[in-house]
Amino acid sequence: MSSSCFKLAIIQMFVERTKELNHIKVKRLLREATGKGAKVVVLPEFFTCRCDPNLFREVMEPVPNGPTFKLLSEAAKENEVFLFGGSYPESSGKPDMFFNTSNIFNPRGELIGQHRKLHMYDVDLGPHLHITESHHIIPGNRLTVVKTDYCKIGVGICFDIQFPEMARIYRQRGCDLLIYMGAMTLKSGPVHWKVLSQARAADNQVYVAAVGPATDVTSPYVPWGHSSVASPWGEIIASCESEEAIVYADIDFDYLKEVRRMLPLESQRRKDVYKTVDLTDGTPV
Ligand SMILES: O=C(O)CCC(=O)C(=O)O
Repeated sequence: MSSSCFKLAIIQMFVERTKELNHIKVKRLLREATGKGAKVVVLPEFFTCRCDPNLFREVMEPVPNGPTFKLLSEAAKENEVFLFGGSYPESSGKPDMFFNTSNIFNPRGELIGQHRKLHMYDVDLGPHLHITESHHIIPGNRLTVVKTDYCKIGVGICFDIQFPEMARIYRQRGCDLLIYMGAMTLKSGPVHWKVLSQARAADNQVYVAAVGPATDVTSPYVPWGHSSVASPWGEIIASCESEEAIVYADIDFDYLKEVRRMLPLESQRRKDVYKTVDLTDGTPV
């Protein structure tokens, strides 16, 4: 593999009943992925317990001192890999409220990024899908760009993928890959998950990885699974269905440059007519 390419692994993990079992599984799957040459590995949203607000309160833990943080840091170091540690409930100091947080580690096991889900899933999708995340989750308030040895990577969690401004700003900040960890519902997942990944990829001419937990029909909230990687041309280049799987994709910067050369969207933007601004630092990017 040339140096303008690296292997990405996304882990669509079936989430077990206890945090301990999930920790054991993460170690095993990470060893498998890095054994096959993955240099950047991504875990899914909510991998420490099944998607259930009652369980979230039980398993939430502090960052950086909690057991999951420690596990991820040690596993990144042991396997010498950039690890996008899915997400898990981070305690906020208030008994019933938490952040949905992704911690990101370099191959030395050091924290190099942290994304707290920005957009709350407060929706009414029908009788059994009335969800009000803002009752138990506190939103983050900033965008997250992580520098790795290979490229800059923009991070989002689940519903964040619905908001194209985030992806646009990530591209403007020089990201070549966007990673969304998300457990979509069985209603929106089949229609939105791949389409939005492909749209974010094609709009911004970046690779997009969309990484969910495997489908568990016994869970109170059934995640859609169907993790995938889209190319800067907007094609799905690797994917799985509902079961536990590790999906590999080559992130090829020569191809990315070629797409941007063929279709020079950046130079054709009407920056005199519109712009996207990150308000967290007020600087147009
Ligand atoms: O878009 C969906 O189907 C699910 C979104 C969600 O659960 C979330 O944002 O955490």
